[in-house]
Amino acid sequence: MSDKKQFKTESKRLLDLMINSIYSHKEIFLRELISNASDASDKLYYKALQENIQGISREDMAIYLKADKEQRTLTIEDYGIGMSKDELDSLLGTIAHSGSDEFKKALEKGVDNVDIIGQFGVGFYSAFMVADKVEVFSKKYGEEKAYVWVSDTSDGYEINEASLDHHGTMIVLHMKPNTEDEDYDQYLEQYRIEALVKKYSDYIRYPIKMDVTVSKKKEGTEDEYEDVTETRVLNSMVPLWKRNKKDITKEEYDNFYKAKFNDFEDPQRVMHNRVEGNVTYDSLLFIPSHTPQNYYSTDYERGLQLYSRGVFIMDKCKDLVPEHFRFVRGLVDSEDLNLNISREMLQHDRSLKVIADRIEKRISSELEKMLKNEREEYVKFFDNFGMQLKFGIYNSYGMLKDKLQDLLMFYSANKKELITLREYVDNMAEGQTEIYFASGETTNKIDLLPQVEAVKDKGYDILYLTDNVDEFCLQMMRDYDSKTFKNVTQGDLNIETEEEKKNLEEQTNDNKDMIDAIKEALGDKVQDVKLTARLKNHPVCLTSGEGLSFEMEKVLKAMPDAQAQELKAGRILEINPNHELFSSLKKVYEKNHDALKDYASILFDQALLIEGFTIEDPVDFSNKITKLMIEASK
Ligand SMILES: Nc1ncnc2c1ncn2[C@@H]1O[C@H](COP(=O)(O)OP(=O)(O)OP(=O)(O)O)[C@@H](O)[C@H]1O
Repeated sequence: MSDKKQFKTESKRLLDLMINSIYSHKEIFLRELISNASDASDKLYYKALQENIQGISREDMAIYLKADKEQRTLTIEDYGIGMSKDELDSLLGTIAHSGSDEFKKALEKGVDNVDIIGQFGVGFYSAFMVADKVEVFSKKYGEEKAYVWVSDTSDGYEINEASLDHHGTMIVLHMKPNTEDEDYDQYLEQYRIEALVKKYSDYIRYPIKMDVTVSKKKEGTEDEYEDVTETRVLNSMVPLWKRNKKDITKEEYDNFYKAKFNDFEDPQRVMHNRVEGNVTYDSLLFIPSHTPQNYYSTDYERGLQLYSRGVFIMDKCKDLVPEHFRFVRGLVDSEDLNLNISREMLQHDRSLKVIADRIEKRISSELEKMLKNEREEYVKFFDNFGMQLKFGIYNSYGMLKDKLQDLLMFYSANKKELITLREYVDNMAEGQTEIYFASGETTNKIDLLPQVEAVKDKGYDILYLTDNVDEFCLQMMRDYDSKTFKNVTQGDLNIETEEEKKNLEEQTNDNKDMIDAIKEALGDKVQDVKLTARLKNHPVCLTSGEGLSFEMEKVLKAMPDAQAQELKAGRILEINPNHELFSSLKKVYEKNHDALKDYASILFDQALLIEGFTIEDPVDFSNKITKLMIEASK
């Protein structure tokens, strides 16, 4: 009974890439297939434990490798859970590996093939980098019949009934012929296979066995040798996390991380700990050195792998790592957890809570240490994941403030680099009582804001906020070290000297009629019009009253929530009485009250543009400017 099928479109594209691959690390195919065999064995072992099935032991579940130079085949055989006919079809006919969503996006974008293989690890399909025909014999545990899935082209595959004398899977790779550039024979060499297993799969917890031929002294002879075949276990089987830290090289950690978590870059940080006490566990945690493509989307799932006494229990166990550290990848292996535990029960497990608590502390202290001793590294980390920490404070309505506030960094106008809030406060000028900040799209744009100038001039540093979440995060924090946060484009700054204040008051009184006229001309576009000491070289600016700021208004406008879009910050037009333009305004007002209306409208629109808002009627704005230009030349 034969069944011919076509690959799904994406799988076909991926296979085409594999078949024509020029990727230089083709050797990873073996790691991928062994890892699948180990996963399948885990699944059966776990099932046996849960369902109390007798007669299944780890030793019986070895993974066998066999190279046949004559046939040019390499076989990988496991005694795992196996696949039914339907599973062979659905699992091997489509891209199924863990990074699949990101991966499909990359395929759509047409990223070149080397990138794809390197970035995502391609699971089962990597076999097609070295083989031109792949046969997968499989018998599902508990079923009678075995089937073989076979494909030698990206066009399609067949599934036929077959015979296999045990449950599990046997993959037969028919190696490609050698080419000028590629030597595929190497993967049939015993020493090469041994080396690859050592390099990539040493920690696999099932014995990886291979018959090897060794030359041995003939018994009873002095110098006669004969070739003897013996079965050798190629891997040490000790999981990396169970080994002594000081015996593990950076390369081993890096390789383990990349293979296990499908990353193409080494991790930025490795945290490996054995904890003994009330609860005993080993944890191996990694901070990635880049933000995963889907990190800030809903597809990204947080969580650590959970093992109990070396037996895999579950992937992405959410309860082990808090949301604000969701970037951490890794695993926990504890003797104190029940193997039969379900996801639901885990949430209430006391040991798990203790472990989760310790893990959170471990990550915090690693970050604190990095910030203190390796500033550059920390800045790199913060660029990747700092936003997560800010979200942590915001999403918890400030409850995580104490835990996270000293890990935050913001751009300092004075230092022109990221600084912590502690550093800001420690360097506050004499008499300064608040922490100043300004928000905008980029630090360069913020630096050009008219409101920033006078604050800097007083010798006060300003934090420039460029992430959408920033202001919301500060709002939740309210203060740092009892110093409140103050937006320099909002409300009264109270940074004027007594003399400046007096001057301003006098000027306001002297020009009250004109200011009222401007206010009247602008109508309900503004909440208020006033003279200001906030500006130095700029004629006007816009500030908002207390409450919602301009940046918050922009963030809310971009949200899907219709109610949020309605929210608007109050607009206050502030005019610099010491600017030459102010004298011009006065002259215009004296000559012709009506002409002032156009000036008011232009000034308001200018102030809007400076704040990064769009203006209501750009044509009217342009007409008014044109009119002014023509008049100026008369
Ligand atoms: N030896 C095997 N025994 C049983 N099932 C297998 C075996 N090899 C592959 N499979 C099944 O085929 C699916 C697809 O394998 P593939 O290697 O493409 O991706 P994956 O293993 O799910 O992902 P990743 O390797 O990225 O974690 C697996 O999820 C598994 O269900």
